[in-house]
Amino acid sequence: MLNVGIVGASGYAGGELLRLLLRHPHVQLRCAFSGTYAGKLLGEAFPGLSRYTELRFADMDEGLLTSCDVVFLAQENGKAMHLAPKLLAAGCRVIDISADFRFRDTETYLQWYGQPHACPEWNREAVYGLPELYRAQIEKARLVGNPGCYPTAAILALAPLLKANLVDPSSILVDAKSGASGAGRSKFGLDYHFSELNENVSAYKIAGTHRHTPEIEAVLADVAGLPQLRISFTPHLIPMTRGILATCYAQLRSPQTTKALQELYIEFYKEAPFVVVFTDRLPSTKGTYGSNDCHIGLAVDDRTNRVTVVSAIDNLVKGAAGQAIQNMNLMCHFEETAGLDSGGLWP
Ligand SMILES: NC(=O)C1=CN([C@@H]2O[C@H](COP(=O)(O)OP(=O)(O)OC[C@H]3O[C@@H](n4cnc5c(N)ncnc54)[C@H](OP(=O)(O)O)[C@@H]3O)[C@@H](O)[C@H]2O)C=CC1
Ligand SMILES: CC(=O)N[C@@H](CCC(=O)OP(=O)(O)O)C(=O)O
Repeated sequence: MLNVGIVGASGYAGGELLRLLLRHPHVQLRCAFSGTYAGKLLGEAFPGLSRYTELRFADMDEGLLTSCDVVFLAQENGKAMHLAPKLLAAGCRVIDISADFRFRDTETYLQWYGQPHACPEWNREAVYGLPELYRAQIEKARLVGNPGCYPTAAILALAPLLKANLVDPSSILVDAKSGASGAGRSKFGLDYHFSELNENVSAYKIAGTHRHTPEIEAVLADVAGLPQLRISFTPHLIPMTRGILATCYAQLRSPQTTKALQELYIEFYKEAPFVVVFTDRLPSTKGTYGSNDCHIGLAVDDRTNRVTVVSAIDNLVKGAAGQAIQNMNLMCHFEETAGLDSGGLWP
């Protein structure tokens, strides 16, 4: 069995890691660190886990952590880059769910996250943990930067079009909606107050100001083989708990049919166990609720020669913890779907 530890285990991403890892066939959960919940049973933070474990949250113990084979870091941005080098030096494999190891370019990290990168040498070695694009690199990685939630949905929706050079990269718009759990458990503020959030939809950080904009741009540029690419990204907060729906638009370089593009997507994702391309309906968030799946649907508008691609994920599973476990499975040469093969809940 693989010994696994989690830092930041009492947050929403940490809670999903616990839920999924406790039933993973090849994993022994060795330690779960949280300052807020130290000494408490996991079930006190996550009542649904009460029956499955007697483990308690603990205060950080680097000795215990470095004895793990794999460590998941699920804290706020800016923490992992200080801890990861010690874990890597001790021989652990590290999967970071924050943004600390998502950018190969540390200037971009400084610009968007407001602090210099603490370990550029390890950052150079890190692999962007989107298995549908970087499976071969992840299989050999010691350090993985797990993608952001919106980037996962947007990149999976757009990558096949850019790889095949079918769209004008400067025409891409991403309009995405997220449930409130995307903001985390420890974030308090007026926007998350029930009476502000309920029966309300609001856009935020529009016009190139959201941190996920450079992440989406960097990966799509890599897929397209371009030095850089610019998108317009509009995130929205909507009154639900989990889920992201990304509606993406792009101008086609030449006329295409919906059927031809559906076939392109099916071919592109033929080795990707968690991506489902719909040909007879469009995705909605509920179909991916609680699962590691990404559902994709698309249509061509002949009048405008634009294609609209819609993708849906659960932000806490494919957008965070599930994807992190998918990465662990690849790094440890387990079956890619191990511990992750439950379908979404409906309704
Ligand atoms: N939520 C999401 O959909 C996604 C999140 N991420 C990233 O994952 C990382 C963790 O995010 P997320 O789990 O959402 O963040 P949370 O705010 O839910 O938790 C982060 C940490 O906050 C601390 N904390 C403070 N107060 C509380 C409290 N009342 N209850 C529980 N924990 C508390 C905990 O650490 P401690 O107790 O040790 O102080 C916890 O691990 C971030 O870097 C985020 O950007 C990435 C993709 C998606
Ligand atoms: C609804 C909501 O507030 N979502 C968050 C998603 C943040 C996140 O998970 O991003 P990182 O992992 O890159 O920090 C936001 O828009 O900031």
